[in-house]
Amino acid sequence: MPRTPVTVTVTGAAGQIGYALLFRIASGQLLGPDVPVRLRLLEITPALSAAEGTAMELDDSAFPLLAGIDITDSADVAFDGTNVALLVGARPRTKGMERGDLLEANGGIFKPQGKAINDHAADDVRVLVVGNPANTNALIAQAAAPDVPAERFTAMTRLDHNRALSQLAAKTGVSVAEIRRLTIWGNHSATQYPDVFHAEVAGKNAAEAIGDESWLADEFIPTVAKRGAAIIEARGASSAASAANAAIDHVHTWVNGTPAGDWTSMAIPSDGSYGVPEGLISSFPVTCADGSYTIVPDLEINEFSRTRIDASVRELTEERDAVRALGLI
Ligand SMILES: NC(=O)C1=CN([C@@H]2O[C@H](COP(=O)(O)OP(=O)(O)OC[C@H]3O[C@@H](n4cnc5c(N)ncnc54)[C@H](O)[C@@H]3O)[C@@H](O)[C@H]2O)C=CC1
Ligand SMILES: O=C([O-])CC(=O)C(=O)O
Repeated sequence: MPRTPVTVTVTGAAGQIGYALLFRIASGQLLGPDVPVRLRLLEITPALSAAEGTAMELDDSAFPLLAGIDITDSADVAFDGTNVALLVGARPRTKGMERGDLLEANGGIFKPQGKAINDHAADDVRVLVVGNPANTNALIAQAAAPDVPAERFTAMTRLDHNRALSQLAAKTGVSVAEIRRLTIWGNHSATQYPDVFHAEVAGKNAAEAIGDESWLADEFIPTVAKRGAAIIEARGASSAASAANAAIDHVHTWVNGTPAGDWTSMAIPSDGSYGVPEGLISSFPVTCADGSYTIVPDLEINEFSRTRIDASVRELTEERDAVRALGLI
């Protein structure tokens, strides 16, 4: 018997990440090659026509797994019965805008979307926030959805994780497939901390294989943390296909599990582990199985790592305090 389609909502569907994401979802790469999907595209009213154009192209691709497409500018309609919600659309920072202005503008998007998820989504809804500032936008949406288990709200640090894999592979001359147990801690921002101290490169401890703490501090960490800005500088636009790819990876891993002996990075509501205040949406090393994630327990955190995790968590705390002061959570 054919499976019931899974409803996947994508916000900001007419944007550049949306364009790189939707075709991959429709082809089965998000949930699996045997899972039909129904797409719900949410856009602001002036972008509905562009979303219609993308939907025409999705039709023209004749994806066997695509069970239907709805396009709307209503969050209540977009999240009705949704199983997977990818919150990509966000207000970008524009000239003269302070961080507080950005948080306030995004609060106007993520608070109502969180409420619409609360009121209309399916019981098993899983939410990934991609739109920046992703961790704090996820916190705003989660706070507006008290009836949804908090752990269903996550933010994306998988792009940072993939960037770190790629940099480490290049440095050590191995394939990314031979690297395991990398971690991104903290915020999806320049304060994030890519941690190799528990990672393995072709079965050897990564930090020992590199043997050069100054490369870690002066090259690796800043390259990964500032990669988003470097792409903007080079491309004249922010990462799109790699961000879409990471969103696919994030949800696919969450639903289908991490490989044995490996873990991934997801920004999730903290349970207080590793000194991260409970409730902050911070990136952790996690394993996934049976559609749930678990923070990897009992890792030893050295002084080098502690300072950097604390700095990123401090930034998250400041962002949380700022949105609290604005009445957004
Ligand atoms: N977490 C991560 O690793 C990454 C996050 N990003 C962030 O993803 C976001 C999207 O990036 P792009 O697709 O390149 O931007 P974009 O500007 O091309 O597209 C954003 C789309 O969102 C739509 N939108 C705005 N407000 C909306 C609302 N209330 N409801 C529904 N749609 C709305 C806009 O009309 C636009 O079509 C940005 O915030 C960007 O900074 C980008 C790369 C990586
Ligand atoms: O920096 C940006 O605006 C886009 C982004 O989040 C990234 O590429 O990591």
